[in-house]
Amino acid sequence: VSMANQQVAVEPLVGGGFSMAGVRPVSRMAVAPMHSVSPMNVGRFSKPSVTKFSAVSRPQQLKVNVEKKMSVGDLKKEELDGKVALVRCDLNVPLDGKTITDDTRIRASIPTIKHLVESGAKVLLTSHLGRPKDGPEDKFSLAPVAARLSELLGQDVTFVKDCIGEPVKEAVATMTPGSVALLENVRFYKEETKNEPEFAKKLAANADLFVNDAFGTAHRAHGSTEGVPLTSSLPSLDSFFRRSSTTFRRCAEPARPFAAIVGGSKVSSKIGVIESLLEKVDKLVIGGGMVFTFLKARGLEVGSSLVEEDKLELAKDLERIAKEKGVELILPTDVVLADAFAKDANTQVADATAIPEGWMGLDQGPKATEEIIAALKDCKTVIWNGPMGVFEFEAFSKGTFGVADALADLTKGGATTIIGGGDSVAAVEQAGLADQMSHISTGGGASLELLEGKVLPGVAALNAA
Ligand SMILES: Nc1ncnc2c1ncn2[C@@H]1O[C@H](COP(=O)(O)OP(=O)(O)O)[C@@H](O)[C@H]1O
Ligand SMILES: O=C(OP(=O)(O)O)[C@H](O)COP(=O)(O)O
Repeated sequence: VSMANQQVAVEPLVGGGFSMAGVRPVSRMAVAPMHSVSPMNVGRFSKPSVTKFSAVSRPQQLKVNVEKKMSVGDLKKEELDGKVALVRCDLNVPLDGKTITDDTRIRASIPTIKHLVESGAKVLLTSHLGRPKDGPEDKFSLAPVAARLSELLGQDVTFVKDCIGEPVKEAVATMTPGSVALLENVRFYKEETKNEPEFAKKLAANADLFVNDAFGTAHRAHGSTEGVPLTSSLPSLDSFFRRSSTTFRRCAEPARPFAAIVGGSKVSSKIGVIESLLEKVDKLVIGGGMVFTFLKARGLEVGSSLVEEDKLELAKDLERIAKEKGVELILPTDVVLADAFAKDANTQVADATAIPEGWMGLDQGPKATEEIIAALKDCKTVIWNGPMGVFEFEAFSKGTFGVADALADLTKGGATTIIGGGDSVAAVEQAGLADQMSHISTGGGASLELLEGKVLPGVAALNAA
């Protein structure tokens, strides 16, 4: 497999990272309360005296009556009854073909949707799934999510085959109070990621209010996260950002030693966060696809492993900065190699300094897992984003599940453990350990950026609205 092929295989992510046959069975599918998901923070803000979202007087009412960054949970039935609520969810779940392999993000969206349903709103859900490159692609369709939503809500969920235009208008015309419709993948339009104002207006066209429930996508300045609240005149509310922000603010003064584990495959979007993590942490563990950019930056051969060539200099700098700051930067000393990106690939364990040509690293080796567990042992706070390997294939899952076990033990011992990210959460769910972590967040990149101290565009836009 050439490097180019490898990048194609990994980077066009489905559900934040994966789409293939043969994933482990989903261990839990029941609706469980999410630690990180607090759909409403009723009571913190005073109630608006008037909140009628009539088309005519919307902008004035927004300015006068809706407090900045108000939560949808602050709104009462009489304020929502019959209103069309456009809700940006993060329903970017991992799929195996059309089968959802982890429904955490869907479950996380249920409280907000239920609140709206019970308040008599007409609920229009919008989300992305994966990273479609060029228009609609069946493998990125949100249709399977509509079916799962329907099961979890115990009511029909209409699936609308577009996210803007006539199909949405027609669907809204037939909706009754308390009904729910899911719009097709918003990233089927490139205008979404380009954040084109005209597109955001089209998204907002049929709604009376906008709710951002998509914490996992709050770090993206896209049409459905930033564009709608900034460019449409819809009242724009959050659902649980304040609660999530509080959790990550706790990391501003963490109990020490404080460790961060950064792995996964979104190397280019996450490696940048490491510099500011080095300001905060005592130990930094590099895992997953992130490893090989660092190894290559050290001048080592990495075969056909995932590498971001244009981040090699950055990786070198990060190693230097870690040294200067006295941060222990931990890279795996051995790796599990495969001769193809496949669950039945031939495998071998090799020293990280001796990766042969034509082989790719898809997991850390057993020695590395032991060393990482030993390094984490005395930590009082650990934040983890990004699996340590391609855990969806059993042959490359041991590093991820080994670290998950270690974090569960640390939690038992009184440490604070925070897991963020669609696939990282899927991994601890599959390990059956999600309820043994202190905090589970649906956002990976978003939580890292929060930790960095950044204001997320999806949150800032609500503040500005
Ligand atoms: N060495 C590796 N090479 C390629 N992909 C990897 C490697 N290690 C982990 N991955 C993949 O990374 C994906 C998750 O990455 P990412 O989206 O960054 O995490 P999260 O969704 O938790 O934020 C998983 O689907 C996993 O298969
Ligand atoms: O899966 C997501 O982020 P995560 O992998 O950082 O948790 C979000 O749905 C955002 O997706 P994106 O990174 O394709 O913008």
